[in-house]
Amino acid sequence: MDKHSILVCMGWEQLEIRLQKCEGWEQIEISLPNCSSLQVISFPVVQLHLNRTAMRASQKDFENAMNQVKLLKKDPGNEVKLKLYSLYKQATEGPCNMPKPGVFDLINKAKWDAWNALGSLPKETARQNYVDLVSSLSSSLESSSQVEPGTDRKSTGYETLMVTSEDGITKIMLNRPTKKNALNVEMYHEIMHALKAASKDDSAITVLTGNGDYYSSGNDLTNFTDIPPGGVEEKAKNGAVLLREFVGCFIDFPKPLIAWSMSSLWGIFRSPSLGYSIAVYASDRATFHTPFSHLGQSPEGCSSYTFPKIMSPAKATEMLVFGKKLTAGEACAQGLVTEVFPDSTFQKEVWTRLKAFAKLPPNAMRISKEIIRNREKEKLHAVNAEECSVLQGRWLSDECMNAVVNFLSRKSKL
Ligand SMILES: CCCC/C=C/CC(=O)SCCNC(=O)CCNC(=O)[C@H](O)C(C)(C)COP(=O)(O)OP(=O)(O)OC[C@H]1O[C@@H](n2cnc3c(N)ncnc32)[C@H](O)[C@@H]1OP(=O)(O)O
Repeated sequence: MDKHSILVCMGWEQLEIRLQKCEGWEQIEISLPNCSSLQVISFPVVQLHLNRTAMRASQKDFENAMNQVKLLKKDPGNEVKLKLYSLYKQATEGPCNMPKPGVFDLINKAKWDAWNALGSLPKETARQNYVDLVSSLSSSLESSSQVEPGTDRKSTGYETLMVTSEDGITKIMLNRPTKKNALNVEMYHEIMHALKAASKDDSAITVLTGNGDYYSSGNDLTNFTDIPPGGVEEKAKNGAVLLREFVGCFIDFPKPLIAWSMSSLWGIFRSPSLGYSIAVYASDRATFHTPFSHLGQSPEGCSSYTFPKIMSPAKATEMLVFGKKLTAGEACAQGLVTEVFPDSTFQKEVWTRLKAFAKLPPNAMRISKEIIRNREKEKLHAVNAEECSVLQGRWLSDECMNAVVNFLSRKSKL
């Protein structure tokens, strides 16, 4: 008997179809992701289509899913909310029938784009997709809050990070590779949480890195689109509070902190990673970029203070004011990076060092870091407060708004 297995994407989901060719007759097994039993039907294929139609979500399933959304314990983030919104509208009203909102009406434009992108997707399919999405959200949010007990290696319930602890090293890895590890609001909170937990766990050192080809692309520019009832002023104020708290966590972090960059690092994550780390290791293909002026913004993460000290005022100006991108070699020559390794041996070289550091007496390392940092702590907190207050104003400027709108309209498929 010949056996073949084919994965077929049917627009709304993937079906696994197994063909079994037996003597004199043929049989198809269909495996549906949300259906526990395998369906076994015979040709013709039209029957397959009818069967799939029968599996579509009923109005009741749809209503249940809508109720389930209200019960989600964690905010699923803007992208998912937009997806839910667009599927809901498509399922209830059909193709987008609203006039396109103005370019500055960021939230309604993002909603409109998402709905419009569904084109002529049938209402039933949208309803099914909505139900499937809610079901996957419910299970992923439930399972992600489970912590593996009793092991040395932990991966805790983070949505945007992978945190592991092993051999005295806690590794915090930004984990939104499809978004180049851009920091959405949830990620800011999770990093703060992970740093606080790492400061109290029994590891000796903490490592920060990013999953995928970008360590981080900086602040998630869609953060600017989620405008609260108090308007853009309230948004800017909340952003400044969040940023101040976020950077404050790095300033106060008590253990040796090591940034490990195999790839490009932009904006917000760069300043704290470079300015506050004891050591920064980079692969020779890593680059470092602070396009504050390009985005109508100003330096953050205490970079306006630490960079001129580490580099020189002239070099810091090139980077912070003109947004010059540095290669790993240049960043190392200017003191922002500790050591650069060839990409091919990077992991091995860095792990060798980290494992050796993690064996050093942890209290001695803590105290040494404290004595280096304490003299500067008050100053760093003051600089952080000033930078956040200046940024709060920048976020309300036309220059900043235009830069964000340009980025978002470049990716109008949001
Ligand atoms: C509240 C505190 C605020 C603190 C302020 C901090 C200031 C900063 O952080 S300044 C730095 C801001 N970051 C940027 O300006 C980078 C913007 N991104 C890009 O220019 C490009 O994405 C890239 C050069 C990093 C990568 O380009 P590439 O062509 O390789 O990939 P893309 O197709 O553009 O990206 C893939 C995917 O990821 C999304 N994405 C990437 N970066 C961001 C970001 N910073 N914010 C939001 N989304 C981002 C991109 O839109 C793509 O998504 P889709 O696949 O859904 O289109």
